[in-house]
Amino acid sequence: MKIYKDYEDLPKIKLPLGQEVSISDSTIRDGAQMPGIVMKSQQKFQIYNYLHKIGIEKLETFVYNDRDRKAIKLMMDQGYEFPEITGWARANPADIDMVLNIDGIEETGILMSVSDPHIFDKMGLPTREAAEEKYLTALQYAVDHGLRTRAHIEDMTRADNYDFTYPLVKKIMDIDPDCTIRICDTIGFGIPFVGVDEPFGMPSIVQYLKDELNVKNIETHCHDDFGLAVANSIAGYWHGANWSNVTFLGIGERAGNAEMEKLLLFLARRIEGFDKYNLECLVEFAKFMEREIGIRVPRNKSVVGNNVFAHESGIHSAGVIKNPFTYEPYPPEIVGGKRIFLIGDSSGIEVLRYKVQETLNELMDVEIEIGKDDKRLRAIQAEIQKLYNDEKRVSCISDEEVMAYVKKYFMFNPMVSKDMHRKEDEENGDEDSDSNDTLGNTKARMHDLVD
Ligand SMILES: CC(=O)SCCNC(=O)CCNC(=O)[C@H](O)C(C)(C)COP(=O)(O)OP(=O)(O)OC[C@H]1O[C@@H](n2cnc3c(N)ncnc32)[C@H](O)[C@@H]1OP(=O)(O)O
Ligand SMILES: O=C(O)CCC(=O)C(=O)O
Repeated sequence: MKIYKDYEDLPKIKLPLGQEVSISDSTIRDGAQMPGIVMKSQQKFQIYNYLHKIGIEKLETFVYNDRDRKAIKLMMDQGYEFPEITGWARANPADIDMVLNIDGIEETGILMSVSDPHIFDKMGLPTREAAEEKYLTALQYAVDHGLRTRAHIEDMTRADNYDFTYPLVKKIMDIDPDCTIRICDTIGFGIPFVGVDEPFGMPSIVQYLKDELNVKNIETHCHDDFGLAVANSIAGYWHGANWSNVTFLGIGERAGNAEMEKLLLFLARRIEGFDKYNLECLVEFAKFMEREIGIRVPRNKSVVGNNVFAHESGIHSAGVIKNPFTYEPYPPEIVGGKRIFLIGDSSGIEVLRYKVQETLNELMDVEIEIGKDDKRLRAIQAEIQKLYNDEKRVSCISDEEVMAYVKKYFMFNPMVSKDMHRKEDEENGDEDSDSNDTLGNTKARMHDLVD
């Protein structure tokens, strides 16, 4: 028999191939391409600092303008070992020269667009062979100038991989056997399942690169147009990729990229022996992105949304009050979050009891328990239910309102147990005093506190 009653009871899973996996960041590159976003160099620098806190191994940045270069200088001046700052270039020597002009950058990505619409329509090249020549020339140029390389195989999930991309990758490997091959699921057509063949199947692409072409370093870069970006990133790891390129909050082109925070959570909480990342600043990082970059974080967003540890409905909140494991996937503090209970139209008596008791205890600076059948509690519940049944109220009951109900129903009918009366009487040396006196004292104290 197995008993799963606590987080520690749940088994962790293993990546089947057991390879070391890492995360590279594209928040200040693809993320910054998000329409309507303008990231200042200072903000890129602050993002870099958050990535450092988490323990992200690598990031990429453009080097095209003064703002990019200013951000790079700020980041480099920190002297951190990680994230390593790497460059990004199109497949031409001029772009690679721009990367080479930055002191301290030792690795660059090179954009190699492989689908036919990219080769023929976007770039206006006459043939696939011309594209191949352009890419290999750029790669050779980077290698000759001492850079480590990453080939960003753009739009690979809509390309003729057997006839064009794989032969190209073979030539890339001949030039630089250490080149990281980035599988770009540029428009999000990748499918995370085994048995889906070219060009969509992430498992089959990774396996082919690894087993047939001996690629040592395989990275995924997945877009979320079909909502599969994180699943595709994990599928990459599952079948042998050792890098995943992601953005924080999934910001980026169109529907964005695979979300870093989801991947981090998956690795840290579900995969065996994975404790190299620190997730405690994730909620704070999301608040920073909201405040400084203007990214609105949906309240139900995994990991960092306001609702991730908020409980309103009767059955859920009653469960969580008894044992958070019932309806919380992991303890809030893991990601720097906080549990909250809310009173709303789906609440039952237990969460109301909990909130009222908490409010009352705070107000009176004592610890007393309220029973579910307390008449005053039931009266508050009836008032709240009426609000919702009248169909005018469309929001939760705020903490201030709970406080007002507590004052209304408990201030003049304070609930103090017989035992408590006796104890207070004994402490006061008031042997003759009856419970009404004690209630009076308590009432007076509450007035002092409230007024
Ligand atoms: C899928 C992605 O996310 S790719 C990255 C997208 N991000 C960005 O574009 C943001 C950064 N880009 C920029 O700052 C500018 O576009 C620059 C500096 C790169 C180029 O600026 P411009 O010279 O004004 O070119 P413009 O933006 O109009 O067009 C893009 C050029 O890149 C070329 N290009 C596209 N893919 C590739 C490639 N794989 N290799 C080489 N060149 C490429 C296009 O063919 C086009 O050049 P062309 O007009 O000579 O055909
Ligand atoms: O640099 C890359 O990752 C390739 C371009 C890209 O962002 C993409 O394919 O989505």
